Amino acid sequence: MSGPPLLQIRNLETSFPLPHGMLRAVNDVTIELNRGEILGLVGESGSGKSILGFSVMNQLVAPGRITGGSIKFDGQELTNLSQRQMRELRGKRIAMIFQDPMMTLNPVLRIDVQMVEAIQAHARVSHAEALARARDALAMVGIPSPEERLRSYPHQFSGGMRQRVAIAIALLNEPDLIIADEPTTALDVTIQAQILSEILRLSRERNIALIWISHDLSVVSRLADRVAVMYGGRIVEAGEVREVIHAPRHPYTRGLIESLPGGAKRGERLRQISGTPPNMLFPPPGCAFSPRCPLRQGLCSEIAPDVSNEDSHQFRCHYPLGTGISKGSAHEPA
Ligand SMILES: Nc1ncnc2c1ncn2[C@@H]1O[C@H](COP(=O)(O)OP(=O)(O)OP(=O)(O)O)[C@@H](O)[C@H]1O
Repeated sequence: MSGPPLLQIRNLETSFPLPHGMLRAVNDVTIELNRGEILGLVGESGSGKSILGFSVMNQLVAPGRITGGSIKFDGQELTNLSQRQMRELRGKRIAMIFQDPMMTLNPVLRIDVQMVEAIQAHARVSHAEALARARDALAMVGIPSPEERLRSYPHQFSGGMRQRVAIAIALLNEPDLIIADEPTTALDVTIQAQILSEILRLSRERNIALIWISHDLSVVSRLADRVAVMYGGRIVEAGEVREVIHAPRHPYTRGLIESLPGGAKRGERLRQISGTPPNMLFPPPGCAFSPRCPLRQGLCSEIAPDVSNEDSHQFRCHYPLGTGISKGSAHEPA
C-alpha cells in the first residue's frame, strides 16, 4: 500500500487516576492503519478496546486522559488538538458507531433534522441538498422508503433499523475512518450478518478505513484484513487475520480461537479460557496473562514481554507458540 498510514498510534497510554491508584486502561499500544483497511480489535471485556477508540476520538470521560504516546491521523497529531479542532474532525473525517445507536441519535428529534444538522455542521450546503444527501445515506444502508423514514423519530425504528440510521449518520460526511464499537452485538444474528455485510461493502466501495471493536473473534475474522488482540490494556498479538488465526503465537489468542465454535480440534469440546481478566488497577507483575496462561514459565510472572516481530505479525510473549521456544508448540491447532 502506498503513502503514509492513515492512522499511526505510537506507544499510546491512556489512564484513569482513581482514588486507589492509576488505572492504565491502554498501555504502550502501537497500531497503524492504511486507507481502506479494516482492523479488528478483539479482547475480553475490560481489555481496553473502547478506551482505545475513545482515545482516538478524543472523547474520554473524565478522569480518563492520554498520559503518553502519540496518535497521528493523516499526518496530524491528535493528542494536542483543541476541543474545537477535534470537533471539526469528528463526524467529518473520523466517525464512531456504538453498540447502542442512541449514543448517536437524539430521541426527541426527527431523523431528517438530525441528519441535516450533521451535514451542515461540516459543509455549507442548502437544506434541500442536505436532505437529499440524508435520503441517499438512508438508502445506502438499506432502509426502505428513505424519503418517508426521514420524517420518523428514532423510537419509530426497530433496533436493527435504528443501528442502520446511526451507520448512515456516520457515513454522511464521507469519513476516512470509522471506529465501530460492537455495533451489531445487541442485534439478532440475521440482522447482525446483514449489517456486517453492508458495512463491509461500504468500506470497500468508499475506501473507508475501519476499526471494528468486538469481543467476538469469529465476527472479526470474517470482516477484517488485520486483527489486533488486546489483553490487559496491551496489544498482545497483531497481524493478518489468516496468519493470526492459523498460527497464533500468543497463548491468549489460541485460547480465544479454541473457544470459538469450530475452533477446537475435531472430537474436542469447546474450551473456555479459565480464570478471569486482570484487575486493571492492580495488574499482575510481568505478563498480565501469566496467571491464566497454561504455558507460563518463571520469567512470565516477572517481566512484561516486549514486542517480537515476524514480518507483519507481532506478539508479546516470552515463549511464543510455534517457534520451538514454547512448551505448548506441540499442541498447537493444525
Ligand atoms: N470511566 C471510567 N472510570 C474508571 N475506569 C474506567 C472507566 N471506563 C473504563 N474504565 C476501565 O478501563 C479499562 C478498559 O475498559 P474498556 O471499556 O476499554 O474495555 P473494553 O475492552 O472495551 O470492554 P467491553 O467489551 O466490556 O466494552 C477497564 O478496566 C475499565 O474498568
